[in-house]
Amino acid sequence: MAARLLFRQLFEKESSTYTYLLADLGHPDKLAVLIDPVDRTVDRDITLVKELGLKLVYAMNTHVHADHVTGTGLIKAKMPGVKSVISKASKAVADHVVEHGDKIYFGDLFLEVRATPGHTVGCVTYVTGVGSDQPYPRMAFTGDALLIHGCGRTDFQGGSSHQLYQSVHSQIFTLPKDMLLYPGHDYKGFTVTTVGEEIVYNPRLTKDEETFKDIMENLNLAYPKMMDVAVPSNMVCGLQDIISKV
Ligand SMILES: N[C@@H](CCC(=O)N[C@@H](CSS)C(=O)NCC(=O)O)C(=O)O
Ligand SMILES: [Fe+2]
Repeated sequence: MAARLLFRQLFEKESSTYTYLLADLGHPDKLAVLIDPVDRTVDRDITLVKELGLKLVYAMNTHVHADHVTGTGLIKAKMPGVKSVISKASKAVADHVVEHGDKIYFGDLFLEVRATPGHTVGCVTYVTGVGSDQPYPRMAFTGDALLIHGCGRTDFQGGSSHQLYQSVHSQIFTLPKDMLLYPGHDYKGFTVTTVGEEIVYNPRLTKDEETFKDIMENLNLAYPKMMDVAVPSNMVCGLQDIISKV
């Protein structure tokens, strides 16, 4: 049967995090992946997966999050057989570590990994359908590398404004202009953007690199409240929380 994409955008309001569910409805087992699940909303996500009759194969992270604990460890505990995913460059522990150019298959569909470091050293963007004729909307899941009319901060976890600028310009702004971009967070009420929209309207990344660096050095953001708990937990994909929460 031909691949048919199911797509859901889910929101966790305390950390303003987006989680994405994708599945191949054309596959007999309706194989599915979750991108960036949050520990607090794992039960909601699992219920949805079951209600839709999907078989979750991968629980994926775009990076080691600093503001919330990933749901990937809890999902593994509650749904045996699901594999956690994170980038090799993050140096975090997962069942499956990915590098630039890798493809994560679920049924006949796949997500291609693009290394987009700069917010953190191990950030990746997951891109659907590049280089294929798969008849579904072209989408990229940028994590915190690119936010809608914004971008991730670069002041911790190996962050680098130079690297982020290069990543966005070489790996995201080179994607087709009509490709839909789905970020890891939104703090302003946006849900989706496009490559073409960000190339024209992103208030940080449309500037030259020196101006961008200056903007990033003067964001004056407080450190995320959960950072000291979240980062060590997310280095093992949330697994250390399992015993207390299941
Ligand atoms: N206030 C929040 C943290 C907000 C924050 O720092 N967000 C990050 C993404 S989560 S690592 C970010 O990069 N923001 C960029 C921006 O321009 O807002 C908390 O305490 O958790
Ligand atoms: Fe982040």
